Amino acid sequence: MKIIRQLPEMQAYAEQQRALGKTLGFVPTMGALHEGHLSLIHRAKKENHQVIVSIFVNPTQFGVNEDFDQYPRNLEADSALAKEAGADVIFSPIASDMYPAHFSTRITMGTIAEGLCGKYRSGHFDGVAIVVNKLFHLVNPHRAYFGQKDAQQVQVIRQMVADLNMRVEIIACPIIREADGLAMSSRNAYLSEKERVSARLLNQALLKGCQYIKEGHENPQELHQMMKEFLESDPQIQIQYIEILHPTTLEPVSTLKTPLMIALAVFIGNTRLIDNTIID
Ligand SMILES: Nc1ncnc2c1ncn2[C@@H]1O[C@H](COP(=O)(O)OP(=O)(O)OP(=O)(O)O)[C@@H](O)[C@H]1O
Ligand SMILES: CC(C)(CO)[C@@H](O)C(=O)[O-]
Ligand code: BAL
Repeated sequence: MKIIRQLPEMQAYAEQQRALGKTLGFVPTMGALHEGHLSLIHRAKKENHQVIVSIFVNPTQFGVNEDFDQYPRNLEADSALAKEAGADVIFSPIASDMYPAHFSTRITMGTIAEGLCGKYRSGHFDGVAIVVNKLFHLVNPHRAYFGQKDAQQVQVIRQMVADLNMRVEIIACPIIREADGLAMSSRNAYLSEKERVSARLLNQALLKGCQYIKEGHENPQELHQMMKEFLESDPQIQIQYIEILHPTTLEPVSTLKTPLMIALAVFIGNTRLIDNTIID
């Protein structure tokens, strides 16, 4: 497995592989790899000749009061995990190469980025869009793999790719969970033991929501209220949002007619966690 840090080297490698007729699968990450990331690498390995995993904690997608400085970084451990999962290249660019002085281009994502996390993390998806756009230009993949855990991110990237006629196939992969149902996330490492116990309620709330819909209830407000009361039963949990939406347009629904997505974001202490489920 190769580790590439220089931007021109990444572009030359991709060009060379393409000239040899190889297909390139790309898994963008911010590192601190866990089974969720590895599932994307495994899938990319099955569907492509070469798998490139980027590790870059992107400053432009963090708000001023967010955890950019604290975000876990361990290139050595990540490289070992990625290699074992089948990565051919780790691309770990340097921030000042990605964003040199006088970097000036911005992307504004519009409606798709306005609700859900976008409402509470102002500018977040514009930052995701600019970095993913740059990474796509550097890696030039045939396919790129994203986790459904970040459901709005998947739709934001699909929108950007469609709007800008980018020639890359976007593949959304299922959420990988811990044994007790908590969605794997690098930020789970911030939780204390007690907070980690509370974090189980996120998935439990989603399961209750699914059950409620399957029982034939029709009112989204009642579903919202039921889930809110369930989560608020734990004083450690502060709800940021619970939304019931169409899974691809992300528009709120007026009845519980499938397909639906229930998405939520909460704080447990200082840790912000998100989760969602789709009911087909
Ligand atoms: N549990 C998971 N199952 C499937 N994919 C996941 C999971 N967790 C993260 N991913 C995906 O891995 C990719 C890289 O995500 P990232 O590096 O931000 O990890 P993360 O664990 O989501 O971190 P964070 O805690 O910052 O949200 C994204 O496409 C993300 O959706
Ligand atoms: C897609 C991504 C790597 C862009 O920085 C990030 O938002 C993430 O890890 O989901
Ligand atoms: N996994 C999404 C990256 C972020 O929360 O900034």
